[in-house]
Amino acid sequence: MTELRGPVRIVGTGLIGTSIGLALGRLGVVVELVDADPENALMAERIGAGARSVQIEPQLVVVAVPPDHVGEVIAQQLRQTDAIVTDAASVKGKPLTDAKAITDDLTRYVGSHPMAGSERNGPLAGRADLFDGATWAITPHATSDPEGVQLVRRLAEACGARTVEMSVEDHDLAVARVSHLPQLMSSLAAGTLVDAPSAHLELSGQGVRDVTRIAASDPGLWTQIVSANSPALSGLLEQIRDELDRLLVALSKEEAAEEVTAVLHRGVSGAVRVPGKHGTPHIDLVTVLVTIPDRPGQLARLFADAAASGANVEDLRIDHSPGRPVGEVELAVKPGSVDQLVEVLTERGWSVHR
Ligand SMILES: NC(=O)C1=CN([C@@H]2O[C@H](COP(=O)(O)OP(=O)(O)OC[C@H]3O[C@@H](n4cnc5c(N)ncnc54)[C@H](O)[C@@H]3O)[C@@H](O)[C@H]2O)C=CC1
Ligand SMILES: O=C(O)C(=O)Cc1ccc(O)cc1
Repeated sequence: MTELRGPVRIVGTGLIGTSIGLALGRLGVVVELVDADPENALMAERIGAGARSVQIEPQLVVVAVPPDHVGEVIAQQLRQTDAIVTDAASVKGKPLTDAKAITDDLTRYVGSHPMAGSERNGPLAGRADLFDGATWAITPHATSDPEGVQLVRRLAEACGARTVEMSVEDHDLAVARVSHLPQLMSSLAAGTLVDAPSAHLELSGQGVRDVTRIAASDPGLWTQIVSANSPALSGLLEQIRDELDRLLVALSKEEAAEEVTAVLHRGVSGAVRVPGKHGTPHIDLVTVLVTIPDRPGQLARLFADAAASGANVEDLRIDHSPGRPVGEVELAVKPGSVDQLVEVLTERGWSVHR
């Protein structure tokens, strides 16, 4: 059985590399940090993701640099070490093709992709728990060493993720759907706000915040991701274009409501298919809205009271009411716990709305 003993060398100590280092640190695995930008490696070391110099040869190398450079760094690490080499890039076809163009022997290379991240980048955005409960795709190619595949699985598990194995091609189609298209849609929606009057923006609520969160992602990184996965993405964009055309035609005519309803119903059917947290099937959660005074200690008291009701808070949102010294906290719980939660919170003096 292949065990992850370390050391693990991480090349690219930005958001993903630093998070992997921090996660492995929880288990005491020795991590070596390498980055083309010495400031980033130093920063990652300072926040505890590993050490810039490790005297023992790595058992595993994780390449966590932007997609355009992944192939060349994989080939370089295969040449410089006897280690298994994996990468974390958001696309899997391009790194493989680029590495193949440099070296013939890719037996020790196994691609992978943690399906967790954020709109932030750089080592300071790194978090030890980034991958806890996330899915981590492993994408062996035709000549990948099965022991290497095992070792990369151990890496993902050590970072707290659950693994899914799939082909490189299938992976790139899947992420076009669940990651790359949502990124472009978020950017397009956010782009319409650039010239919006501030009076309009003041009406922003949670909906627009949800839809535009990932629009804040690094354009440099995403240009590389989108360009590398353009064939899979183009098909989806054409589908959206056709649906937009149909919607526009309908909106100019009398039968708009029918087409709009069809678009919205299709959306509901698609949204319920997105798995819930920890990769479990989607379950409907019930949200309870609690108004809290904007004072220190109120959130802690609310969580303690929620816990006393026996409800597990599955999700959480906090909003500030403009111009009012209160916050609105939305607690999402399983349907079976909602009555008890509302009863206990009301009893303890909270202003609760369903
Ligand atoms: N940002 C996200 O949410 C996710 C990103 N990924 C993938 O992880 C990889 C890294 O992304 P982030 O950590 O977000 O980027 P980042 O911008 O935070 O970090 C990238 C790091 O790589 C370094 N670097 C660039 N070229 C290098 C080279 N040739 N050799 C050594 N170091 C080099 C940079 O100096 C930087 O420190 C990308 O391939 C991305 O597709 C995967 C999952 C999520
Ligand atoms: O911030 C989010 O919600 C993300 O979905 C982050 C993300 C970005 C790129 C990936 O390849 C995987 C995950």
